[in-house]
Amino acid sequence: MPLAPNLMEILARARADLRMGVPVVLSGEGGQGALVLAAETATEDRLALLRAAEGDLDLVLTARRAATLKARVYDGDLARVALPRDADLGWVRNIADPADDLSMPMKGPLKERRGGDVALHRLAIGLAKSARLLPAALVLPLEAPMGVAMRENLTLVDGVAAAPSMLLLSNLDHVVSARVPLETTENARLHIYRPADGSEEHYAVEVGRPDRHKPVLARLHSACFTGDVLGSLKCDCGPQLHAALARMGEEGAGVLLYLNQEGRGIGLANKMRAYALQDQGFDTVQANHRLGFEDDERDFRLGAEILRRMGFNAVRLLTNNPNKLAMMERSGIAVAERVPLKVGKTAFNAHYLATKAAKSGHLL
Ligand SMILES: Nc1nc2c(ncn2[C@@H]2O[C@H](COP(=O)(O)OP(=O)(O)OP(=O)(O)O)[C@@H](O)[C@H]2O)c(=O)[nH]1
Ligand SMILES: [Zn+2]
Repeated sequence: MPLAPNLMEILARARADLRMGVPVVLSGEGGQGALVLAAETATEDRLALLRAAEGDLDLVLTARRAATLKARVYDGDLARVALPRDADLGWVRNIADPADDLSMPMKGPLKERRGGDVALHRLAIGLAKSARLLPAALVLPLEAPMGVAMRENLTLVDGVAAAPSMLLLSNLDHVVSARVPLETTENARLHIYRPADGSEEHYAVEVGRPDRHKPVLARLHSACFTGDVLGSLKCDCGPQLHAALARMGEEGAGVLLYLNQEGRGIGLANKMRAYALQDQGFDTVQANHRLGFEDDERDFRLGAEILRRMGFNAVRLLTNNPNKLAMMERSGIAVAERVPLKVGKTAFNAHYLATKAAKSGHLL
């Protein structure tokens, strides 16, 4: 049925449902399935319904979060914790959210589940992450997923087909371009790119009219509301953004991609959770891990794809991050040169920059 949503569109619906606190149904191998509710947005009522249902209700966590909780990990990158009989929403939130880890360290004993197929559990975590929620999900196995989805009017995701699709980059549509004179350079145009799955748009600032046959001076900038807009002193993003545009203005040509991957891909709410943990004494990497995320959850294929769409296949990349260089090369964009971008060091971000150098390989 051509009017029906395709798999990418159904996944986008599922993310929106999880953000609202509505469960989604995943169908798996052999007619089995699972009901999924994001831990962050679950309500007491819906949790009560899941607890009253037949089957092993689990709180699924990433191995990163499990490490902080000292929970045993039997499934590689994720852990399943059985919901105790008396577990309420407060219990779920406490396990999923590290905010009170230090003030309330007693979170156990936890009963970890092992054995069986965890493909749908993994998909549930992937959905929670890509919905920019805490990476923790309540998962209830279902015998008749289709029936439940129909009866309750829930989004039904083909979990078998979705797993590989989650790794694909959604197609990008070029929506519109217009001239925007900037403080740093009057000759600039802003291009808007929209993913076909309706997720956040990404932007490209084209300075001058760069020669498509030569490596272009480029910056892959990840959104930082606090640094770019508020002028936060906790990071170096704002000064890097402006210095990159100024350099492009001086050279008369360049491309700055503004990728909406706030907080290294975890979203602004989770980044603020990470900041709260940093106030408790954890560094930027430890904070991500305690929340259950990897150090960096960004997908730089996106940047490569936009550059390609604009007609570029080689860059002089403004960055201190060697991973960005490697990702560009892997995504088929040649890096002719790394152009260092060292600006914006403050008393507040010195530790942050030192951590990035020590743990994430940033070049000082
Ligand atoms: N999770 C998390 N994200 C942060 C923190 N501080 C800054 N960020 C985010 O980190 C990203 C910084 O991105 P960039 O400056 O493009 O990348 P980079 O890896 O530092 O590399 P270069 O600046 O190119 O050298 C932005 O998305 C910020 O929102 C933090 O403490 N935790
Ligand atoms: Zn920043």
